[in-house]
Amino acid sequence: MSTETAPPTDRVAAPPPAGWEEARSRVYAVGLAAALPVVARPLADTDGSTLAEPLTTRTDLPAFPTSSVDGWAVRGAGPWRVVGRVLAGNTPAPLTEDDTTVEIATGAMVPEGATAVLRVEESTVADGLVRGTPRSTPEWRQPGEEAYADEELLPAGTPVDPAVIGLAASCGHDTLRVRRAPRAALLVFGDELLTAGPPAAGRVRDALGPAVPGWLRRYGCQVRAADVVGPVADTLPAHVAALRAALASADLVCTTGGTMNGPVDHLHPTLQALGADYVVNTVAVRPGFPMLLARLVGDDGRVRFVAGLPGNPQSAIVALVSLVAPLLAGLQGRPMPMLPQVTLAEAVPGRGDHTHLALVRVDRLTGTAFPVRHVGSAMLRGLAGADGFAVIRPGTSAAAGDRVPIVPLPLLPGERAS
Ligand SMILES: Nc1nc2c(c(=O)[nH]1)N[C@H]1C(S)=C(S)[C@@H](COP(=O)(O)OP(=O)(O)OC[C@H]3O[C@@H](n4cnc5c(N)ncnc54)[C@H](O)[C@@H]3O)O[C@H]1N2
Ligand code: MOO
Repeated sequence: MSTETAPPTDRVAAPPPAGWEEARSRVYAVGLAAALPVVARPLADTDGSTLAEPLTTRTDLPAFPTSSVDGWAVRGAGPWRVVGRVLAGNTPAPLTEDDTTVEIATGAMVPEGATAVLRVEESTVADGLVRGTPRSTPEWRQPGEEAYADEELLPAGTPVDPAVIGLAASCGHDTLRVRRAPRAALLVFGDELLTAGPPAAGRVRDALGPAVPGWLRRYGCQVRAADVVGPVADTLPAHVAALRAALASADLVCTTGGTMNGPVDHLHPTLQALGADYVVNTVAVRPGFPMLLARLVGDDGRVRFVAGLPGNPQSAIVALVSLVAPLLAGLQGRPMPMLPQVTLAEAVPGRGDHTHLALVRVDRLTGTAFPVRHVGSAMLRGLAGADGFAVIRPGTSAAAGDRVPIVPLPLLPGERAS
């Protein structure tokens, strides 16, 4: 943080760092234990939420025998006498006599008694009689072909996307019971930060205030512009006031910088002042070691979280993918995010007894991961060309050809043309 004269603070023994995998499991578990409340939402308002209970269908799908073509619903061998017409949306009278037919539209209910549906383009009509040979494969969909009434189609914890919304509508749902999207806020700490213009004279541009909200939104959070605050002045009272205000409406407050125990690093004293408990306080990972997650229980009993992202910009993103992603999965009642495997194109050194998260670009066709350059913890150039971080476990180094897990960045389709 910036230079400032202040009396030395009492030093306390630092707790041992959590192992990286242990830290992830721990934050997921506390998130799940504090899962967001369940609400009933109109279907059109559920995009981005999470199913709080399994999705079942209210009827057979389809709910009635449905013609899949435009043509003739016929009874018997034909030729057939036309006795009526049925359009989609109507309930037809039964075909009671052989060699009779009704004209039928795609999506219309097939009348009881019909033995086949003949396509219009494979039929002729003359003298009031329809002639043709129906195909041997059925031209209508049977009730229950897609699903039977009350069948479970998706489990609780499924993220709701447009495909899920469409399915729920076709099953007859008007509302869904879901967990709402988490609300997140961001506090940027650091008197040295500029919010406009080029870095100079000992001051750097705030690279996290503009970037972290976009990452949080890609993890499914709501982040209002008013909930991005900073730079917050480098004093303890300013930090306490800013964090207290942010916690009033957010489920998760991310902070950047000030995670160390230097004289103007105020995050730890701020958490103490607000009575927070540490879930994780430092993680044996490089970069990103000083990351933390703390938990606060409000007077209303509501649980809120503070994720302390280190000030070095790449380290802040390491903390997002390491701690914030599993926490948000738990809060939403989703499963723990799985880490896909990639094949390394080059060797990646280990970092002793720490996990090494190494930025890589992934060739999606082959699943090959290429380490990128410019990956110092103060740099963002490597991150801007990467798809995620290869995980090199403590006490190991990876050779070219090794299969390793990757923690993906939450990129949207089309955001990397690799
Ligand atoms: N004595 C020790 N010092 C440090 C250690 C250590 O173990 N012992 N660890 C280093 C590591 S690792 C990291 S990471 C940083 C984390 O420090 P803080 O979280 O307290 O961050 P700051 O001191 O506020 O800033 C560090 C660095 O990052 C720049 N910064 C901060 N915020 C932003 C931002 N929003 N945009 C761009 N750059 C930012 C800041 O100017 C500093 O250069 O501590 C090490 N020190
Ligand atoms: O963990 Mo610090 O992240 O190396 O710069």
